[in-house]
Amino acid sequence: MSAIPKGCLVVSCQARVDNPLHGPQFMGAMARAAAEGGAGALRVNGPEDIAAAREAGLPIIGINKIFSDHPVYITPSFEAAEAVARAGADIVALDCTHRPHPCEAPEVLVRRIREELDRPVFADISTLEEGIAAEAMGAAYVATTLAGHTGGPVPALPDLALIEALASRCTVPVVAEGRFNTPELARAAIDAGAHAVVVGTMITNPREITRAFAARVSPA
Ligand SMILES: CC(=O)N[C@H](C=O)[C@@H](O)[C@H](O)[C@H](O)COP(=O)(O)O
Repeated sequence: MSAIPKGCLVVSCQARVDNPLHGPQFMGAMARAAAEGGAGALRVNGPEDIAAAREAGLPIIGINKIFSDHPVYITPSFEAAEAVARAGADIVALDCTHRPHPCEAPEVLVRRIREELDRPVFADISTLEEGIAAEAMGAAYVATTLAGHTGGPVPALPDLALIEALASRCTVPVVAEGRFNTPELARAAIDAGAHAVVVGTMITNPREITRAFAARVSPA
């Protein structure tokens, strides 16, 4: 089972159905481009994209986003996790926030993913307390993915203070994820104690990158 190399850039290759780059052909190509560019691992959503990304030859953190009227959508059930593992994910990521979950509770999911799927768990959390709890449940990695995403406006900058706090309290590797939108911010995550840093939008979402340029070039 592949692990996330220490000090590496993880590239998140995701495109929702409304994105012109949605689909395994595009996400497989993104994965190969990320590998050629020096990524050490990938984060990929859904069985089809995960299967396509395997060609890149990097460890894959797999998720399965299931959208409903429930706020928890990142791999919210054992069934969703099983599909990700079957598609070839080396590591399974899921929402480990303290919000009510729509199916199994995170502690049940973490245990079943480890015991029945034989995969390490990557816990997406939003607070220090959730990170500590996820480690106690048996998660192999704790990541700041959901910091700023559990209510209110999403901040512009990443939560470096949370990374520092997690790194000083957790034994498992802490992964920085969410709004690391420049190489300098990604480096700051490693300097703050992160084992690795995940970057998505600013590497693999040309529509959002274009929006950022267009907003500066021709503001409304
Ligand atoms: C909150 C949520 O659903 N985050 C998702 C998790 O898989 C993705 O939409 C993000 O793109 C990913 O976390 C990487 O972050 P950023 O795109 O900011 O580099």
